[in-house]
Amino acid sequence: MTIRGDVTAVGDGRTVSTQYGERDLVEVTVEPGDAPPRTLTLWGKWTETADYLEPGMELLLTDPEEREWNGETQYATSKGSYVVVEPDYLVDVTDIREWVQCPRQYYLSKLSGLPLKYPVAKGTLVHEVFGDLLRGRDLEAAIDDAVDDAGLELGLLGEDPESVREEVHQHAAAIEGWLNQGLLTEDSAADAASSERAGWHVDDDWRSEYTLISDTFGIKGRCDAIRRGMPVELKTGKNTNRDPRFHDKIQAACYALMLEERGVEADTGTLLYTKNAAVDRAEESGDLSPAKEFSIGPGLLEFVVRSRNRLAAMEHDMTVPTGKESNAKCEYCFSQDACMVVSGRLNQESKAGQIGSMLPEDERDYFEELYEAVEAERREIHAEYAKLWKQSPEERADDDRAVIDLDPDGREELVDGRWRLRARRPAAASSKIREGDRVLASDGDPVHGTAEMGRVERLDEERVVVTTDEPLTLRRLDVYPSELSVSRMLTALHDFVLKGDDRRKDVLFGRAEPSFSDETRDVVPNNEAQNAAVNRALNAEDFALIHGPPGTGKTYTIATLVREFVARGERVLLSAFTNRAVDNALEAVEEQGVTDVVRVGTETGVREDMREHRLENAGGPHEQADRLGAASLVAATTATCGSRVMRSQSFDVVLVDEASQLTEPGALAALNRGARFVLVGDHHQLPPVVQAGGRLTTSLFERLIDEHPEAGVLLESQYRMRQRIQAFSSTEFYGGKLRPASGEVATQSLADLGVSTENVVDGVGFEQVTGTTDAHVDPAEAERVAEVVADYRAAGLDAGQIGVIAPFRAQVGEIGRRVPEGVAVDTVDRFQGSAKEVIVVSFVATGSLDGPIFEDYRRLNVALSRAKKALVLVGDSAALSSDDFYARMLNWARR
Ligand SMILES: Nc1ncnc2c1ncn2[C@@H]1O[C@H](COP(=O)(O)OP(=O)(O)OP(=O)(O)O)[C@@H](O)[C@H]1O
Repeated sequence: MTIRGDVTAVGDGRTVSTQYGERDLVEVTVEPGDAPPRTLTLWGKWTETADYLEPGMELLLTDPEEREWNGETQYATSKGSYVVVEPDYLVDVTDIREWVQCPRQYYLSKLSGLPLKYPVAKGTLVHEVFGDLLRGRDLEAAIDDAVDDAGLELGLLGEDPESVREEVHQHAAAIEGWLNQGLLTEDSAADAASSERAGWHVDDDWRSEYTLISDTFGIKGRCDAIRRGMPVELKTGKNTNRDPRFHDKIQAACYALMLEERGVEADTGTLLYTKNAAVDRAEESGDLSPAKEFSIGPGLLEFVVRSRNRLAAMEHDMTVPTGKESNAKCEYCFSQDACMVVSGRLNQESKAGQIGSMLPEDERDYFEELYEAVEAERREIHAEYAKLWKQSPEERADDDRAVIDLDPDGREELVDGRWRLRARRPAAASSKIREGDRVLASDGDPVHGTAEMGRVERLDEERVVVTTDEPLTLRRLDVYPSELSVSRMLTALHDFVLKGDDRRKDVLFGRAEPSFSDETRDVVPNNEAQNAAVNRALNAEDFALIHGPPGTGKTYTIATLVREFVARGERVLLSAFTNRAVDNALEAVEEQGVTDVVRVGTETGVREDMREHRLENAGGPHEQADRLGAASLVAATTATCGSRVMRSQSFDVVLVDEASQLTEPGALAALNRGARFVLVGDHHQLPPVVQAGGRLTTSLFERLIDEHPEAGVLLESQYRMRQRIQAFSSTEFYGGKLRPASGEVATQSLADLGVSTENVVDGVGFEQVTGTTDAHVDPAEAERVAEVVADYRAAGLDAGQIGVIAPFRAQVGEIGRRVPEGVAVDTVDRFQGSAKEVIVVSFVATGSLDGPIFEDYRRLNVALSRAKKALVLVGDSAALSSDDFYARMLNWARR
């Protein structure tokens, strides 16, 4: 039994005499939600937890001792109990390890990310080879692949691939030696039985990289290997003591805890210090065997949970650790200087002390405000993880978060040792999961069964194909958001506030005005506003902003700018939030004749026709590093701009497309790389996508346009919509300034396409449907939309020339089933940046209108500005006209 609830009161600690002697206790009251409040008595070491427990935190108690007293049931910690603080906050095993080593180190790593250093690169390499060896791969092939994958990092670090190979060989020798030793021992029946319970087969004596998630302990992680039910962790350092290091034991103990939860008696942990095999025996003494075993007892497991609790409580309060929480030993620490500088500049309490001058108050406030906003966003991701166990599979499927009830349909091992898993879908349903996404693939129970991260190769109405590192029986896919983009936001914030250029900070903190030189050239002769924007950007000594309403040639302007900067001999970084936007901009840049291009991104992320620009084509490590360092134009997403590799690069100027969709720290990740920057966007279209709301919803673009209007230029002429279509958007969002770029654009008609306009709307029209439901879907309206689409098809339009936009995914699904293949049906978010000859907008008629259907008028602006020649709105006018904005829209559409 477990008790779980929100803490409402925490009593004072006291000591009482019991039959076992003097014992400490604290009473805590929790409200389980569906049951009356309960008082829990925490005994002994668990009283420590009460020190940082606060009302509002969630608490979980396993295996409580129950007793009746005065007609009331009382609960207390028993011998086998664990107390877990904020169990929904999934703490990563590596974070617990770091926290135990030093809480301040945990915080600093979170801020500054992993550095581009050889030991880090080597660690990744050896881990990859280890996994491959366990999967039975040939050693040479495994090393070759791993060194190839790390090529660019090795090149940037100036490492010679041959000597790296040599070194990895020595580490691999330790692994192989120990592996062989392991394989000689007989399986015991008990081990076999417990392995079966954990969900892998006994023949799999080994399992590498096992993903574990615990909804009881609030821990997630990926164990390097499991050997007969026991956790094995690989360390590329050396350790000549007989015992593993304490914080390394912690890591293995975390996995043991999660294995025990699954009924596996994991009472022994193994740490494999692979560098021991490379140590010269003549020079070093001590225990040089790489494998160190240790026994995992209840005391250690409880310590792990208490440390995790402390970390989770700190994250709950968003406080900064001081290093005193687990008695860090600063005098031996490599990070001591960095630690003292950070605490000095941000005025934080730190066990190591402070050095350096404190940052001005407004910078510290800014740092704190954004830090909290980013961490709030992280909590939203954790809340998303918690839905894995809080929602039933059916609820998750209904919520578009999972594809369930798959029928496994074979699997094959790929040449690189990974797996391709296939399954059939019994019934097609809508879901957020798309081809190319990273998902959690599982045997049906991602939390208590077997689960692995995978990439969706194919997902259609009938079939699912996923690639994973390890095989499993594929029965379910779940959305599993990554913390990477949040982590990168934090690093970007750190790089800007703590390491940023002084002039940049003066301008962005309002202590100096952005400056411009005043040379003017005729760069874009046919478009006055674009020409002004290009000149503003070329003259900017700090930054420039280009505000481009729909279809005004934002991408064209960026491409022109890139050409001009490159011609001036400057090194340019081109970035945007999504890979799609980066490749789009790059395509326009190529049309401008710029050819010296490097595209940084993963193979699957980069569009096929842009892959030729990937560094992997440049040759070996040194060639790749040289190519990156010498390219006049580098293009990458903003998240990639925050990677170890990109943080080693600097540029004269950074250009960011779709900048109004970026959070401020998201934009900083790119801007930190260059001396000047140009942001291109439109704050009247989609804002940044954030879950937690608050400070992150305002983009840097919007803030700067507001604070420094003189740094921006509005592109006024649009190349997309006929006059009648653009009118509403122009009046409502752009002060009436938007106009068609030419008479041809203004007067375009469906007749230009050679189709008959007799039975269809040519221009703007409204179709009345009667709203009956309050849900996010209206089948009757979907039917009407399908009829409108059929009319356009009958008039002679191709399916590919028609698009349908609906506010909710459920309605998208409803319409998608009713229209011919080739008609694009999607939500607004997927439509930003694209256009169609004809657009039909489904408002999902409801009897009443509680709030704007498209959440935000900016979304509607996007929906209404995708059509070139014809736009049909389908909705319930009675409901729509109850809102002033929609009422004006109706007037315009019905004119
Ligand atoms: N100065 C120009 N001369 C000729 N054609 C132009 C010019 N500027 C833009 N265009 C054309 O107008 C079209 C729209 O331009 P572009 O795709 O750059 O717009 P955008 O503002 O990025 O659009 P969106 O609002 O969808 O992001 C393109 O076909 C582009 O080639």
